[in-house]
Amino acid sequence: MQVSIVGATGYTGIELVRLIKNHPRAEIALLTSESFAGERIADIYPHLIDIIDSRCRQVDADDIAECSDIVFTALPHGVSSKLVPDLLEKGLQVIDLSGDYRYQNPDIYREWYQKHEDPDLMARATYGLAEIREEQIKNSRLIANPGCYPTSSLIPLYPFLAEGIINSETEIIIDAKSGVTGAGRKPSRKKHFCEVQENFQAYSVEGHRHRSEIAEKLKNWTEYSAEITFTPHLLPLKRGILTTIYSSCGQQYEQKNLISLYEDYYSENRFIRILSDKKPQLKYVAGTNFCDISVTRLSSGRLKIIAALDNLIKGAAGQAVQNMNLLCSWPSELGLDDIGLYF
Ligand SMILES: NC(=O)C1=CN([C@@H]2O[C@H](COP(=O)(O)OP(=O)(O)OC[C@H]3O[C@@H](n4cnc5c(N)ncnc54)[C@H](OP(=O)(O)O)[C@@H]3O)[C@@H](O)[C@H]2O)C=CC1
Ligand SMILES: CC(=O)N[C@@H](CCC(=O)OP(=O)(O)O)C(=O)O
Repeated sequence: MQVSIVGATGYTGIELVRLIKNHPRAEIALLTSESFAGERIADIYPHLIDIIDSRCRQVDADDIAECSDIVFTALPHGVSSKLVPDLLEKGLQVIDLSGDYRYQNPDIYREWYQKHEDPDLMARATYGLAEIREEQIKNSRLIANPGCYPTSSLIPLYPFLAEGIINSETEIIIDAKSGVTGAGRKPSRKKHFCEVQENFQAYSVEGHRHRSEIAEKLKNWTEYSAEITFTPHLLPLKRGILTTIYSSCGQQYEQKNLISLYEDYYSENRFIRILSDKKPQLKYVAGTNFCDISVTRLSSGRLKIIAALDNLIKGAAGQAVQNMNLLCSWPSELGLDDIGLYF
C-alpha cells in the first residue's frame, strides 16, 4: 500500500513517517512540507539519516494521487479542509488528523473553529475512534482522526454511558494534562522551555474546543445530556496525556463489576489495557498505541477514572495507522506492536 503524509514535518507527521517506515504492508510514497519543500526529510530530522532518503514536496493533489492509495493529512485545522475534497475526488482514501471533519453539526465547528466550507462532506466523514467505530471506519473513504484529549476521555467514558452505569443526567468532570508536543511544532511563547520547564498550568479554562467534540460524540452515541466540565493542563513533559474523570454511578455497581465491564467491553481491543491493581502512568504508555485505564469507585458512589495515552501515538499518528489497518482489513495492531521506551 502506497501511503503519503501531508504535513510530514510536523510532530504528528514525523510520527507517521516512523510508523509507516516500520509498517510491514505500507510504504512511504510522498512527504510534504510547506516551509521545507525540496529539502530532504533527513536534513530536517537528522535521526532519519541513512534511513529515509525522500525529499519533501509542496502539496499538490495531482502529485499525491499519482503515487498514493492512502493519504494522511497532518495539517492545521482549516488547511486540511482546503485539500481533502480534491484528494477524495481523485479516488484516494484520506485519514485527516485535524479537527476539520470531526463534527456532525457544522454549527459546533463554526463556534470553535470557523465556518466550514463543506458541511455535507463533514457529515459524511467517519469519526475514527477505532475501538468504538470499527465497522463504520472499515467502509469509509474519509476518516476524521479524533482529538487527543477526546480520545483519552471517550474511550473510558463510552462503555459506562452506553451501559447506563453513568446515568445520562449525571455530571462529568474531565481534568486532562498534556505534554507540550500536543501543541505542535510551530513555536509560540506558551511552548518556550523557560515557560514550561518546572511549571504546570491550566489553560483554556473558560472553554476548550475539545469539550465540544467530547460532548457531541457522547450525545450522539449515548444520548448523554448533562453537563461536561473539561479543563486541559500543560505538563512540563514532551509526550503523554493523563486524564482523570470524575462522575458517579448507582449503588448497585461494585468496583469488581466496573472492572469486569471494561474488560468485557474491550476484550477484543489490543490497545486498551484495563489496570485493576495499578493506576495508569505516562511511563507505561509513552511511545506506544496503548490507552491504559483504571476505575476507582468510592463508597459514596463517586467514580474516579484515570486514562493515560501518548498524545502523538494513540492520540494521533498511531490511531491514524490503526484506522488505516481497519480500512485495509489488516489486523489492527499491524505496525503498532512496538514496546515503548520506559526510560
Ligand atoms: N500534536 C498532537 O499531539 C496532536 C495533533 N493533532 C492535530 O494534527 C494536526 C497536525 O498537528 P501537529 O503535527 O502537532 O502540527 P505541527 O504544527 O507540528 O505540523 C503541521 C504540519 O503542517 C504543515 N503545514 C502548516 N501549514 C501548512 C499549509 N498552509 N500548507 C501546507 N502545509 C502546512 C507544516 O509544514 P512545515 O512546518 O514544514 O511548513 C507541518 O508539516 C493538527 O490539526 C493538530 O491539531 C491531533 C491530535 C494530537
Ligand atoms: C498541549 C496543547 O496545546 N494541546 C492542544 C490540543 C491538541 C491538538 O493538537 O488538538 P487536536 O487534537 O484538536 O488537533 C490544545 O490544547 O490546543
